[in-house]
Amino acid sequence: MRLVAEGLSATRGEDLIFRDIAFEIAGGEALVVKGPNGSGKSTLLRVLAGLLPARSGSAKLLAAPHAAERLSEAAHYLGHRNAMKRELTVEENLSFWKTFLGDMAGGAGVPVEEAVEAVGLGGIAHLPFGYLSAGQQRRMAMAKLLVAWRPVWILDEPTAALDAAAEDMFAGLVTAHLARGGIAIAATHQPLGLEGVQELRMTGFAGVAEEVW
Ligand SMILES: Nc1ncnc2c1ncn2[C@@H]1O[C@H](COP(=O)(O)OP(=O)(O)OP(=O)(O)O)[C@@H](O)[C@H]1O
Repeated sequence: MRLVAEGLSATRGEDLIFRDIAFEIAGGEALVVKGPNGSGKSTLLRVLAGLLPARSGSAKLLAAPHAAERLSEAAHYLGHRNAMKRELTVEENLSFWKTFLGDMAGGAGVPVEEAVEAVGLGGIAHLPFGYLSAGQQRRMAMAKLLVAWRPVWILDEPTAALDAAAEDMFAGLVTAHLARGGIAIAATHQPLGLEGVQELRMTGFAGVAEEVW
């Protein structure tokens, strides 16, 4: 499996955010997207996740062991928000996502209880999501990555609000995902504790109007 991005560009309103982004990631590899605030990291991830259209270029998953026609179908997207219902418990939220997302060919998600244990929330799975601390909520969003198999993880500032122990835990989850042949793409200002990752540095075109490019 390879994820190949070529000539990607994106605009927001009138502004060009980035252009000519290209990279190639094989199964088992990770790409870390770096750059200053506003340089387009989140925009790039949203394009890859299919949440924003690319202005030009493409990102495709090649030779994947499943029939996903689009990269977005083969990807988990963890954005700044955690995509959980505040009034449902940890277990209820994760059970919903497990059923809703289902697995893709080539892998299987773990049971909800196992995912909850893996992110260290075992004792509080009965609590409503809204009761959890910011770090606990983020841990729970990571459990969502585990309950349904997707070969590609797209992660926007995944370790924001996490303590050092949770950062280590998350590095372990990503390492295990890569060991299963998965791909991870993460925008972050913090080191993720992963070894041998590719780096993509965004520079940004703040204030550059579309007409001039
Ligand atoms: N909905 C929007 N409409 C117009 N411009 C937007 C919109 N969202 C983001 N932008 C602009 O796109 C540019 C890139 O933003 P983006 O969030 O991708 O940057 P980033 O590198 O992820 O930043 P940070 O490190 O602060 O998270 C910024 O100049 C931002 O103001």
